[in-house]
Amino acid sequence: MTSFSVVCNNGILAKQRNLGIYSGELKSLRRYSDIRYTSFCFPSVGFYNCYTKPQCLLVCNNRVNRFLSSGKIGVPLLGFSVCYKSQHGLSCRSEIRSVIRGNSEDHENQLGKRGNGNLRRRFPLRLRPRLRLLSMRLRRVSLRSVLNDIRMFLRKNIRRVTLSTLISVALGFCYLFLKLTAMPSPKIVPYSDLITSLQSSSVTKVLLEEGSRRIYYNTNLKVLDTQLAEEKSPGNDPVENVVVTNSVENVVVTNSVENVVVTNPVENILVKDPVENVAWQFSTRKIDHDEKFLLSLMREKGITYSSAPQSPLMSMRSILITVISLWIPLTPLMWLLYRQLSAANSPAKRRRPNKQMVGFDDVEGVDAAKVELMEIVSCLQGAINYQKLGAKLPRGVLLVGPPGTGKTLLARAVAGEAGVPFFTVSASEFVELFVGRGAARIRDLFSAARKCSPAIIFIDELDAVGGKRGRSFNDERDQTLNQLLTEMDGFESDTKVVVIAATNRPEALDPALCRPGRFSRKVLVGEPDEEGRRKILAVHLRGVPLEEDTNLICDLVASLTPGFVGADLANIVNEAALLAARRGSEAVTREDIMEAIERAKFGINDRQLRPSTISKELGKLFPWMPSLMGRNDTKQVGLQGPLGYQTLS
Ligand SMILES: Nc1ncnc2c1ncn2[C@@H]1O[C@H](COP(=O)(O)OP(=O)(O)OP(=O)(O)O)[C@@H](O)[C@H]1O
Repeated sequence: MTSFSVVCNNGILAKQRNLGIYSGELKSLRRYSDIRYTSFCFPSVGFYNCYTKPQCLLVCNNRVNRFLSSGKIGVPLLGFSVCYKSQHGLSCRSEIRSVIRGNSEDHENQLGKRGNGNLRRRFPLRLRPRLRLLSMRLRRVSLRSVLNDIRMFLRKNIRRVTLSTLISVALGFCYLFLKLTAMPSPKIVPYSDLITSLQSSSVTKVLLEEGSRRIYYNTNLKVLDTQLAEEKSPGNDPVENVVVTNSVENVVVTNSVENVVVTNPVENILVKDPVENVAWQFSTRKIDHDEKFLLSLMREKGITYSSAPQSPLMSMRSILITVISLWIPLTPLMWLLYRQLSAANSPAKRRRPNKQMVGFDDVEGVDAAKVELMEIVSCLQGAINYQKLGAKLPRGVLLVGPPGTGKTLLARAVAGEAGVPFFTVSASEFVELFVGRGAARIRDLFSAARKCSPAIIFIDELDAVGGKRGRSFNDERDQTLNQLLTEMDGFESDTKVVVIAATNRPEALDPALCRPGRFSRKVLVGEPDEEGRRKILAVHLRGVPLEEDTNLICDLVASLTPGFVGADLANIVNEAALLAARRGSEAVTREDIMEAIERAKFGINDRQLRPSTISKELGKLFPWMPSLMGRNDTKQVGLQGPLGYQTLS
């Protein structure tokens, strides 16, 4: 009988209406430990829990039953039966009795019928939306789209699919081979057992395996396989079933030398030699320096003994097993190594000439830096004949400046204007787990650039790898830096490869990097002035529909954003466009721009301007203000006086 839950309504409603509790039923239930029963106050958690149990009997009064059948409950009744005590005295005892008798299946059918016969209702509530979603998706799925998806997947992952198929096929073959060549292994016994058997003349044949210390032997004592014994007579002690037969009297040997078929008159069991297709009963390991004694004993007892190499099949089997058992733990390690060392992972391979071209027109507010870099572009294009005067192309240009001032953008503009392959890499990508990998990547990068010469290599955040050497115990980083230094020295004078690097912390760089011949040209990319900001804003407002004149907006924003860099201004324009889109507007208004500036300055949730923020902003606008504000702040905070003395108040 299956376990069955009974939920009984004996709650407030029943008490209030004095309708009585089904104490009789509950008492009878208590006698059966298999039945779980609980009571509930309708509607309650206990009642709703009933939905999650497919086998649940709800015992309730007539009023509750009417309420449930009216459908007001809001959730469909699923998988439980409602039986009630009606005015005509119908009891649910019969329901419970049928359950107790084990008619659970019939009962379930009844439950199904009473619950409107809807099979879907058998699922728990929390599963239903998921099932509905799944069925909707399944309905939408067509065979053609599935085939298309599979084809796309195969096309995308052809290498992986081929590799995994090959591995699976190889493993399948291995399994098949092992299965087909499997032989019943002989029982491994101690060496002393062999000697005892020899002395008692019960050994019939011995085989000494060449190249190993294994000895196989058969005896005329018929030791049945425990399993076999159990199969033959289940429940009996296998030891008692061991039939000992005398080889001379009871065993019929059909072919004693080549095809030893020992027929036991009682059991009719065939025993075969592994080397000559015979299974051996026992195997043991030879003990060193005991061969003489063993051989003399065998000769003395007149026992047939021979030596043979391991069969090629068995050698292959053991090799295969060794290889597989070795490779299983090694595979994850090899995979990790492959990922680390794979050439496909190297930045040199991944970097390709950037398709999204940026020109010098897209970079504004950093005119001095632009002029410097334009000169390099002219050199790369051959517009300036620097070689005529014996000059060399600068090997490295270091862009230095605060974050967001457009260093990366400038480098991209150089690539776009020069029209040469551009290899961009972040210096942190050279930081590797294995010593020497970072250096190898640098080597790969430079050799790839040399092959596509003239080319530009851009290394972003150079300080990640170009920090001063000997300051830490990170050997890998020092090696990577050494390689970078070597590569920059190694350019031939006619190799047109220019390395542009960007950093926010030039002071942290190793001096060797900045010496003439390497990053000899330092270009400062500083914060733009008002005119610069205006130009940058004009660049970013190019594709943005504005309600007012662009120049007017640019002037306004530029005057309100001192200290802002290019990235900040790009962000303001983007925020304003997003705000306008949120309103559903077709164009960006002045209000959107002002709100975007406010957000950029004070943060999105900081609508209540704090005095410190206001004073900071006012200080930027009116330089003479901070001293004034500082005095006020001091009074408020009461920590330090204007001359630096600490006040006690
Ligand atoms: N001078 C500029 N002219 C036009 N846009 C700019 C300028 N400076 C920055 N920007 C905008 O800011 C974005 C970020 O700039 P970029 O990545 O070049 O800054 P960065 O100086 O390299 O910063 P970091 O030092 O943090 O890497 C650019 O994609 C661009 O949209």
